[in-house]
Amino acid sequence: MIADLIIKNIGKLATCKSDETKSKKDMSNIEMIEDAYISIKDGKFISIGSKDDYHSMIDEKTEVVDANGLLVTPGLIDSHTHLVHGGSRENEFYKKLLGVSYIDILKQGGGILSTVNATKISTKEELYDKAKKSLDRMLEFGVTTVEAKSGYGLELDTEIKQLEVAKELDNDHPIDLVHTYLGAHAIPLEYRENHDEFIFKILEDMKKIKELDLAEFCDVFCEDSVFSIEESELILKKAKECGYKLKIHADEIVSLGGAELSAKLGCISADHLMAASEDGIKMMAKENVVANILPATSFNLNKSYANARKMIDLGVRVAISSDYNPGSCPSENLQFAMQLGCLGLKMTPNEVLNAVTINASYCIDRQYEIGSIEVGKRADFVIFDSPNIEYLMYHFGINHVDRVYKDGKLVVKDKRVCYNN
Ligand SMILES: N=CN[C@@H](CCC(=O)O)C(=O)O
Ligand SMILES: [Zn+2]
Repeated sequence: MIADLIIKNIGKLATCKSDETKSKKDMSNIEMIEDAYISIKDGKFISIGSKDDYHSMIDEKTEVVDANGLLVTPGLIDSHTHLVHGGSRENEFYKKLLGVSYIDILKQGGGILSTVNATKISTKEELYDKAKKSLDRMLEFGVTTVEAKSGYGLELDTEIKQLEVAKELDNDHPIDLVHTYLGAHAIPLEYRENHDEFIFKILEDMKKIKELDLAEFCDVFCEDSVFSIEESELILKKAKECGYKLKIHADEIVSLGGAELSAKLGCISADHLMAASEDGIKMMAKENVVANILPATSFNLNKSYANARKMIDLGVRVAISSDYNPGSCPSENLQFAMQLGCLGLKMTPNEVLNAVTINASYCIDRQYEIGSIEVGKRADFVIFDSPNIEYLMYHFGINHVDRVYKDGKLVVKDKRVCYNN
């Protein structure tokens, strides 16, 4: 078959190819091909090999690009973000530095609730422009797929506004978006004494959002002073009946039993897990719930890191994401989260790369399309200005990207987006 594009002279090709068992039990392995090439047709990988075995796939139309001996990996996947929102929260930064807790700021009507106000008064255009800027940044860091949650409306119209903006960006921007309804992200002040009434509204809204086909996943912020275990269970059970796949913000601050609940309900992922119990982790392993860990949030909130070593030892599939949001993690930089994967979570560089590629693809139920460099998968990949995987994590705080390709098209060059839209 004649290729549209060949990338030759790849110093190290980390395919992150993995069967189901391997990605759970053996995250430290990465298939590495030295002196490699990849060939692409119609936006998909058609062959992967070494040296210059690609000559039979070239004609005068084939573009041949020299990777100059650099490292190539699958496109990175950011599987937990709060991408679309209004405003920013630097006004709370000093309070935070003085030691006021994340939940106390929320109880005072700040935190998520202040972003809810900012999102309500933002026009769709404003939300679109702001989120597009963030997506460009993510792409420049090597991210080619992003999960994006709603949750800054807490009423139907604004939740729809957020999800519609994410849909438009999915159409217009090279990054692919996966959409999550997070109507249960906080309790508005007027419902503080009447959770049931608010939950009733969420159950109505989730049906309408499903009818409009605006979200594939449903998520809940299950936390002390936010949604209890019982409330989260009710919301997620109803969401499943409506046809959503499930996610849960679990055991972020208090060990409530969110990990256990994720296993009981068959969630695709449970996210945060800084305070998850050992029993909960064991149950997640048994039910194949992906542990989606957000180490840049631990860093920014000055909290402990999730026990990733225990999760890996107990056979849980671990993913890492940025958690980009205006409060607990105002940074789009997934490479920084990867570096914290080593420095904070004590994961090895190989484990971290698997966590943001193949394992992250499981988090968003895209494991058969993306997450590894394999024949038939979408040609999303990154050329890193790096000789090996270790260097990506060791030399922290900078952007290592040289070029990014999405569906076989060059979208970042010289560290800057270069797509046309
Ligand atoms: N913890 C709950 N939700 C977000 C934070 C949202 C915000 O603070 O605006 C998170 O995943 O960290
Ligand atoms: Zn979150």
